[in-house]
Amino acid sequence: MMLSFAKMHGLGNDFMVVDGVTQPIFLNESQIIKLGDRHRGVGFDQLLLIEPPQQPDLDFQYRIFNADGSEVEQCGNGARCIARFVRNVGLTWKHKIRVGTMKGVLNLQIMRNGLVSVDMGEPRLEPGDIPLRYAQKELFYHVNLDGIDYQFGSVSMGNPHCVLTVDNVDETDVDKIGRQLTEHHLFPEGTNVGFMQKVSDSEIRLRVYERGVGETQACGTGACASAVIGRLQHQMENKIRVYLPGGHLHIDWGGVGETLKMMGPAELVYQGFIEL
Ligand SMILES: N[C@@H](CCC[C@H](N)C(=O)O)C(=O)O
Repeated sequence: MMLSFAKMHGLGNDFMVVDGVTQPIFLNESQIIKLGDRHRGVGFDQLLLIEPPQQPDLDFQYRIFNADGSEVEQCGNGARCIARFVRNVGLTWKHKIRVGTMKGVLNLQIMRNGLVSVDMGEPRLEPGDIPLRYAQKELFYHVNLDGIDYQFGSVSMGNPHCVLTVDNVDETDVDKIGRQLTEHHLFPEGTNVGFMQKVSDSEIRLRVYERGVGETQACGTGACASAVIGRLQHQMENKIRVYLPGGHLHIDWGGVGETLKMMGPAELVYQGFIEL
């Protein structure tokens, strides 16, 4: 079978985007891993699959698979690419699009300046919602790795995030600490691990070790998580600019009980076909 797809990226976090509305398709884990191979396949951090909506008030269903084949709940950079993709291929002409994901509904809006704004919903801070094995909600959680104590904040943006504040992201061993935390028993479903450096009350530098992938050039939900933790732990402002290796995102969060908005670019690289 020939599968039509688009290669897209959001700040270098790259995706294979598949229209599962006009070409109904089931991809198993080993097919996804093969497609994700950067030498023998298309290569991507995540594969995004668009399917018909499961509720009448939605435009589409949006499914996300990490490069290791695991299906996950949320992807912020991917959500912006989905908004562009469904318009590019003519699945909709709307500028405001509602998509269902494994964990709730996302409202996407293509702005006049070409950027895409996503209402990511309410950040979830209860350990049971993340999920995080801790008896109660804390501002700072603690973990010991190889005899060193680390403190972190944790939040679910639909998917689990653990955020550590560091002095300098360039001097942090993202790979080693990220790998240890993503597989740590404190996180029964694994976690994405963000390393944030506070630059000012409204700016963060961030590197993210993603669950199921490794370090990526950018992580949208990671940027949202760092802004939430930055506001709660470091009293940062509502509007925060997050600088990632691949570029920056604008995050706007009023505080607990409010939904969070993320705005940034989404780019088409090419469209193609691949034999399954
Ligand atoms: N790149 C993403 C997050 C993708 C999912 C993540 N790796 C997970 O396992 O939760 C983003 O832009 O949010």
